[in-house]
Amino acid sequence: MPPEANAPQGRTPGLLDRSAAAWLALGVSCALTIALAQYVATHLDTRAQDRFMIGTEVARNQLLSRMRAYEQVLRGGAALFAASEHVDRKEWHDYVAALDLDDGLPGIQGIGFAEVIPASRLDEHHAAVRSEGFPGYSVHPPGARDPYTSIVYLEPFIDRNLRAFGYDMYSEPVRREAMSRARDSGQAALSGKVTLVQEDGRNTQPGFLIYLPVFDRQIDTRDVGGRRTALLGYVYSPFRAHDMMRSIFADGLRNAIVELFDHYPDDANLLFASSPARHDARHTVTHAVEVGGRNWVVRFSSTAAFEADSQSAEPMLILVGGSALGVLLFTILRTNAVHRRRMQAAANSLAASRDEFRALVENVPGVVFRCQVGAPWPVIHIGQSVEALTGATADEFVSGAVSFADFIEPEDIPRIEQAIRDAADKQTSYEVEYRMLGGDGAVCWVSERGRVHADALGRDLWLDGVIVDISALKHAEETMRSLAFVDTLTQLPNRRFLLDRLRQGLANSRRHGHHGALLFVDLDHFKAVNDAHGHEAGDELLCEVASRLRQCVREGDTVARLGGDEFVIMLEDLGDSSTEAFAKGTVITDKILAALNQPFEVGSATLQSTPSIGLTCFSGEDDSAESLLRRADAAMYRAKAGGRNRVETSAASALALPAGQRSARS
Ligand SMILES: Nc1nc2c(ncn2[C@@H]2O[C@H](COP(=O)(O)OP(=O)(O)OP(=O)(O)O)[C@@H](O)[C@H]2O)c(=O)[nH]1
Repeated sequence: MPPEANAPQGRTPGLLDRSAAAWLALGVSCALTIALAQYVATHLDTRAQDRFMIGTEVARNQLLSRMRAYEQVLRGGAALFAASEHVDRKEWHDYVAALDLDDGLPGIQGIGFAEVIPASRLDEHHAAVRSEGFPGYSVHPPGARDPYTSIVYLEPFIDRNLRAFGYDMYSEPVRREAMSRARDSGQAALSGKVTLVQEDGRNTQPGFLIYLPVFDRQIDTRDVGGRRTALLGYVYSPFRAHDMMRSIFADGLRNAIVELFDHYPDDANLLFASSPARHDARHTVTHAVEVGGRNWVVRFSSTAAFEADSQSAEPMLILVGGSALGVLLFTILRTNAVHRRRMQAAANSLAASRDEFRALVENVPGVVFRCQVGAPWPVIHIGQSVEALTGATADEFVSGAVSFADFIEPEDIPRIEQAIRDAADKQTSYEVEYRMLGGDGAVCWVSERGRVHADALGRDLWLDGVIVDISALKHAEETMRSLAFVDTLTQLPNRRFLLDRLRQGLANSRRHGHHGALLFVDLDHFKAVNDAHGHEAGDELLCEVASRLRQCVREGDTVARLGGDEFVIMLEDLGDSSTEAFAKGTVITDKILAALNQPFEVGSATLQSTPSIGLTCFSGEDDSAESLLRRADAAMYRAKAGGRNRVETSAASALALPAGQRSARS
């Protein structure tokens, strides 16, 4: 069968054939999905963080600008003192009222003036203030200190602020520290966390104060010493931290929890918290704010509302969508891998079957083929063994370079066509023997067995068959046949052949009325040759006898060896009468006697071997070949008995002779 270029081959499974590829794709897609979702979540978180940062920056700036505004108001108060010889209570009241603080700068508790009072002038001071219509006025808390300070003006001079009237803020260390700093620096100074004297025990809030020093214009205040000497008092503002912060962030504390600490974040320093802080806040930003020479820390924490606003469904959508795509890809790849594996298994199985079939076909003793039905039988498939038979390769047959008809003995082709045609008509197998011309030009006998395949409409499709070289069989048959009829030593016909020819001869005589003769030749003392010179020498002598006997007769006469040293010669067509036949037979026996009396050169020896010959004639009236042979044999024995190396005739033959010729010849 010819090789097929595109025959499926077993192969190493590719990537797409493996489930591992599907799992790999699933893993990669899941990893990509998670990475993308995380990236988007991080991006959204960063964006929210930026948004939160910007919001806190705005809030911080709001706080700073408000504090600067408060400071500015105090500077205005200080400027009032600087511009006047004396600022009385009414002027102060008018100045603060003109500021319209409630509307313009909400959150400020008041604006006041604390006068510095040396201890030596305390009584004088008491008298002066009391004379303004405050008979119960006195600097408090009581105690001996020097100097004192006293809040002499505080606007609006109502409600809680009345409690601060006459309060000596030097008496309290936190306030005094800020006041000293303001005095020494000449700048606004913010106090630490205090509880304002304005607090009445209800809704108490942390508080702080801002001080701005007021100096005597007559004294040089360019150094600390000068400023301490020139200090007259302080314009200041007390602040309730909650009120102030709420006034600043009245509009927007939805997104952040604001905590304000004095100095550093600590519960003890907490000035304000817009609500209890969340410790799990997603975004936290801390700003340092410097106000009046002191640090505040503002901490912003994102509210749940802000975080909810910042939430996005995108990461979850990506996770769900990406996972779904990954699963889909996995399913497709896995299904594809399973399908491809099945296909590959089927292809491998098919290839294995084909290989098995091919091996089977190649092992068939003969050439298996498929060809077109008509001569010259172009080949469709053919086994490789055709090359041994014809010398042409299977490829040459399949390509059409050669066809069967090129190798078939031309005179056998019609017989083959007929056999195929007959079998096709009967829809049976055919078997035909014919001769093929081998590659070396030798003729060989083949036996072809095949069958024509037809479609449903009876149209010929192709012819499948097998050609077997039967040359050896033919030869064996020939050998068998010759063994049956030929003497292997001399190649003369044997007894069976002779009897067959005798029967034919008798039949011919009967049919044509011709007479013939049968000669029985037995060598004399042949045993002695064997004994003296060996069996092989005897064989050579027998072959030479056979050769000489042939030379004594015509082409059509039969010379046979019965066995041992016995030869029989049948002479046909010797005439129309027994007399004529006897006469001609005698001529032959004379020739034989002469021929065999010649010495034989066997090897290095020269041998002598004479014959004893029995002669009998026959015609169509004779009964059988066997009786004829017995007659000749009997005559030969008489020749032996008569002294050997002579001819003796059978009684029947002798009767046919004239009286003078009826004697034995020697
Ligand atoms: N070399 C050889 N010898 C054979 C063959 N077949 C038979 N013989 C021998 O041929 C001899 C035949 O002897 P016979 O014919 O009986 O006797 P003979 O010696 O010829 O004597 P007569 O016939 O009485 O003259 C025997 O010794 C056989 O063994 C053979 O094929 N080759």
